[in-house]
Amino acid sequence: MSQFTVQPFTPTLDNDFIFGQCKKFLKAAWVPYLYQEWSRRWPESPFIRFLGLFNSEYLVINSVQAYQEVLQTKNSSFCKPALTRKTATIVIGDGLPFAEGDLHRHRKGVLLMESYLWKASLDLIGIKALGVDLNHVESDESQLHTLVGETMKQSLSGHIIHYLSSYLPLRRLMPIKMNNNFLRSCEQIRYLIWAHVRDCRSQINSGTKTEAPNAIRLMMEQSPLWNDEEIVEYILNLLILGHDTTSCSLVWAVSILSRDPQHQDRIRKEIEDLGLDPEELGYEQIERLRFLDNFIREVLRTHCPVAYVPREAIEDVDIAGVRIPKGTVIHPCPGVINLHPQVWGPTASEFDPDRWDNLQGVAANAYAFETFHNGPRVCIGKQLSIVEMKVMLIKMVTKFRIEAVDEQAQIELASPSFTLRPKEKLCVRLVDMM
Ligand code: HEM
Repeated sequence: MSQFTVQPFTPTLDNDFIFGQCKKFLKAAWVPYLYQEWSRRWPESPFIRFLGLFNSEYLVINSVQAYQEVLQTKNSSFCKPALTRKTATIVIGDGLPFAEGDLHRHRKGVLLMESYLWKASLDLIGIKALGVDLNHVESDESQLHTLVGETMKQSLSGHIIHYLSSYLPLRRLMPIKMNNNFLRSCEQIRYLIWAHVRDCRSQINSGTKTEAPNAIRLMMEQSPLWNDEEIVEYILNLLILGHDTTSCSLVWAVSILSRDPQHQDRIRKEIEDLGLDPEELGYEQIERLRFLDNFIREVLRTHCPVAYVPREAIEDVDIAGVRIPKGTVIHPCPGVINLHPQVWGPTASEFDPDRWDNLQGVAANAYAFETFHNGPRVCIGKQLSIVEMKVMLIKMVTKFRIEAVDEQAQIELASPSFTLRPKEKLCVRLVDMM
């Protein structure tokens, strides 16, 4: 851990002795809101420096240039921090997000081929990744859905233990009910995936063909060097990283539609004007829906479900004119850049889908919209989740008028949470238009 090492002109917060900013993190509704507050205070600085537990030093990225250098041009000077790996892999799987160098390039290549299949198809994640219908939509009894919920939705003490687990294996050292349940859910999710991996392996061995391609089969066929254990971890990556993020984004999209019906009208009109049949839409037709695309981008810009994905400098490196010493942990936080007034102008925090028709200046830079990150580590499910959201919204707005149950009600956030989500279930009224 490096201390007081970054150049002194980088803005530094008033840090508590020992705990740094940790108490504020525990109180914040959503950590990126704190970062956004700091970003508005020092809009010009490429980084904002703060201290965490035991005075460990962190930098929040606060400019498009710094974001681009960390994620792309100087990406090889960074890796995922070992402490993050320790706590994250148990939930999301030890696969692509933590592979580095050639291994990352090779394996991402194989998975990207699969994502083109996803893009071309309109099936949802469970069907394509596992080759089975997980029945998420029609049933509340999907075992996988329940288990994923148990690992992702944790209490405040669960979050604290999770964070401290990067220093000590507290889940195992403290066999209390909460920890036992958490570990059991993580194991059971892997167990369910294992069953599909074994099935797929025996189908391949016996020469049985499957109707539709799926990620497990593709990995086995394309890359014989992957063993089954590794495949389980990669599939877990796809499930966990794809499931919660996309569903949270959809919730915000529906909430915005319910509170501002003009957006629904515009989506319906666009489908009608283009003479499209909502029941017969393929990928190409969906791509022609310009307003829908703008609307979804704006939801993802203003309500990015991911808080931050840390990086650690593996060597001394200059980023946006600031010398970053080896060992410094950087927090790229999409919510900071997505809402930065110097990038998006004075209306940065307003919801305006039409801004996407006329991006000016820095906002037109690909690194101004960081919801899925960019560069070699760009989200592998970006296209899939956008298509998924479009399909769901088309289905909803063409069948129903979506009405808010209480337009004025403030939506309280689940806090703390790994993803940006409401605390309570979102309630809207669906009025059948048929
Ligand atoms: C709204 C939906 C989503 C958001 C906001 C999102 C966001 C992100 C972000 C910010 C990263 C970059 C992490 C980094 O810099 O290391 C990422 C990586 C990743 N995402 Fe997503 N994601 C979404 C949906 C999905 C879906 C649907 C899948 C799977 C089908 C998925 C699988 C992955 C994987 C495997 C990585 C690791 C990529 C790598 O390290 O090369 N994500 N995601």
